Amino acid sequence: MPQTDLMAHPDPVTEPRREPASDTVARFDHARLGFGSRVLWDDLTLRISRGEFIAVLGPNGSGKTSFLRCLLGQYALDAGALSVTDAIGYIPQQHADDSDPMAMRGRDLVGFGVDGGRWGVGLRGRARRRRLVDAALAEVGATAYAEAPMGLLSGGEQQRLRVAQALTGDPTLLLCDEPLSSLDPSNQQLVVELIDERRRNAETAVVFVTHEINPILPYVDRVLYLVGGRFRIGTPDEVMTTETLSNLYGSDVEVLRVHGRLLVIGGEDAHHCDHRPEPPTVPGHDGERAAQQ
Ligand SMILES: Nc1ncnc2c1ncn2[C@@H]1O[C@H](COP(=O)(O)OP(=O)(O)OP(=O)(O)O)[C@@H](O)[C@H]1O
Repeated sequence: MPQTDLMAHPDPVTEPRREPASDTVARFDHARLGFGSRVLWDDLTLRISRGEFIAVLGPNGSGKTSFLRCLLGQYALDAGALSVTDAIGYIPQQHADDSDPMAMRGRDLVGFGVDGGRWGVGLRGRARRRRLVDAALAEVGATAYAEAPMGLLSGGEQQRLRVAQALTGDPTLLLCDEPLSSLDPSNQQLVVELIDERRRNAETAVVFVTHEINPILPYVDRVLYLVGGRFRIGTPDEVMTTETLSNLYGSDVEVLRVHGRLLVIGGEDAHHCDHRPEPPTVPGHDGERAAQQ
């Protein structure tokens, strides 16, 4: 869903407070979120600064997308506070939709980032839309295939356009929900470099949900690792260790570094580059945490 839509229909209950202009683009204070008796995280305190690259990791169902939804104002915290900039760009999880991929051109998709696909924006609105779309297309190097139907573009080209869509609002915070899934390694690399370029050029903070840390490892400042109601926050060197992950999962997890890549053996599912087939039991939540900031 385009970011403009999310902001245009705020739920008065769930809308987070807006962060005043500063180096901080989002701040969670002693935050808790859960559904029914299930706690996704509790007592989460985290400040996200401009230009920071934060990876959100964890097994299926641990709350990664819910974390983004809180930042988008779609989910209200159960306790604690959240303040966040209103200049948010959002690359949603890729899934099939009802639109005809041969009828929608690349520039149409990017344009949804500007106006959510509203009709009747008027001549001046159309000129502004075209300007913003052209700038976003140029920023991601997608101008050459902007007129082509989405259905004729490769996965990497389509993902480039989704990044462009998220950039049309000139965000200070870019939320990415598994933008590398279904891309081959070279296209993964291209998309990550694109996002990192935006971060360096505009100091846009990046919150990047992923099952696979290796493609983004060189860029990540901090990791938020969610497991079964517990979490760790810290640099990759602090969080991605045998000791920390074993502690977090409550079972044996081994982290190896092989040629600059992380190999995680154990853990609940394959959210890294490799794992052993038999998953250990994930304990219930107990609010344990460390290296909080
Ligand atoms: N609106 C909701 N109402 C009830 N339960 C919800 C809601 N949103 C999420 N959940 C539950 O919260 C848990 C976390 O979901 P979430 O989608 O955030 O996990 P995730 O880590 O992103 O998972 P995945 O890796 O599979 O995408 C899941 O068990 C999910 O069913």
